[in-house]
Amino acid sequence: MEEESRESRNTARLRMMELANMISVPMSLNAIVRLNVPDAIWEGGSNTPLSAAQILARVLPSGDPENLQRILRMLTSYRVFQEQVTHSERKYSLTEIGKTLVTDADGLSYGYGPYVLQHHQDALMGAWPLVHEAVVDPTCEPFVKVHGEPAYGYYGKRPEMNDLMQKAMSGISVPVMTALLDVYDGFGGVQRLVDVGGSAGDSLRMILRKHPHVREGINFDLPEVVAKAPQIPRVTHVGGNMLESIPAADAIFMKWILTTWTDDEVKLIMENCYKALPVGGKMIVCDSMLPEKTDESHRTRALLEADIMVMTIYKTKGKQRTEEEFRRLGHLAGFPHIQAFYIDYVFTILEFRK
Ligand SMILES: C[S@@+](CC[C@H](N)C(=O)[O-])C[C@H]1O[C@@H](n2cnc3c(N)ncnc32)[C@H](O)[C@@H]1O
Repeated sequence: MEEESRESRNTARLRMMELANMISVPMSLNAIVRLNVPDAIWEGGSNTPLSAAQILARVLPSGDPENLQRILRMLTSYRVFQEQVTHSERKYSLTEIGKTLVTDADGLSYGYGPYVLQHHQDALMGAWPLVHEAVVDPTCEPFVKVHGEPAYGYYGKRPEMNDLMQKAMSGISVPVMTALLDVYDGFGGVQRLVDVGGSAGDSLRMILRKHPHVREGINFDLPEVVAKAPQIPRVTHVGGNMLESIPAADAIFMKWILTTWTDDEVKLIMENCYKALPVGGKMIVCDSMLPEKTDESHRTRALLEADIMVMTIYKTKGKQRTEEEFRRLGHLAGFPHIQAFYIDYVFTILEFRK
């Protein structure tokens, strides 16, 4: 008994040490993306195991291989890299997790690298020491406390942040949309489709390519965002504010939008969608559904971690929601029919029909 409780106290201290040092994980991910390590190992698909010195030779004119190896070893323990040790030399290749950071692996996307970089820009990092302030004063986001204005407005005034945000969204959206379009077939009969908060328009581009009967796609986002969006056949970019009004369409697609808004704002956005749709028209929400149960799974952790990010950077009372919470808001906005499609570990489709 004594032995057992000594062991559990030991484990507890070890686990707390791991948690307290956790910042090394995302910051090291940030470092390897900045140094272009995943692309250097991948090199057109070879993924040959390389020593830190060999990787360094591919990415920098000079540098410290020992320090790079320290980063690679630590991330190997999180299965970003696979390590081979021969004659005391360590070599690294990319695991499936590491491969998500490769740029343009399938000729379609930027990979998850820009997403890692987007999260760790100075402006966002500055808000993180103030997470507790979201508890003390939920009327103001930690990001706003530091920078004096909301995150999207702040990005909009800085072209390099705006550009990185678009690349980060594309990097996530392209693989998710590929998975979604494989299994979800809810665009039948739609001729005019609006993507609310569509960023650079990647989701629309992919939906329209798969569904030639959709005659017109409207990529609706903030004016400064659509101003930088590329031309896409059959897609019109329209600048505006989803809290004010949404262009009329047969169906509305909305991916990864509602988590950054409060319940009242989500209801308002849904009401604006309702007004923009004909009877029988669909609002197709693609977002994360928070599980009811709190457990230690990767999915639950990824969603709960993203929830704190929303609270810190975007809206103190914006949040990840359960399917039930989304359904309740949809009913309040006037949608009588709601159907769920679980398509991916992170994203679910909720179809609200008017
Ligand atoms: C998390 S991103 C999602 C982008 C895209 N739907 C995707 O899944 O990759 C949220 C998007 O909402 C846009 N947005 C933020 N506030 C908005 C507003 N008031 N009206 C319209 N778009 C807005 C942002 O510019 C951004 O492109």
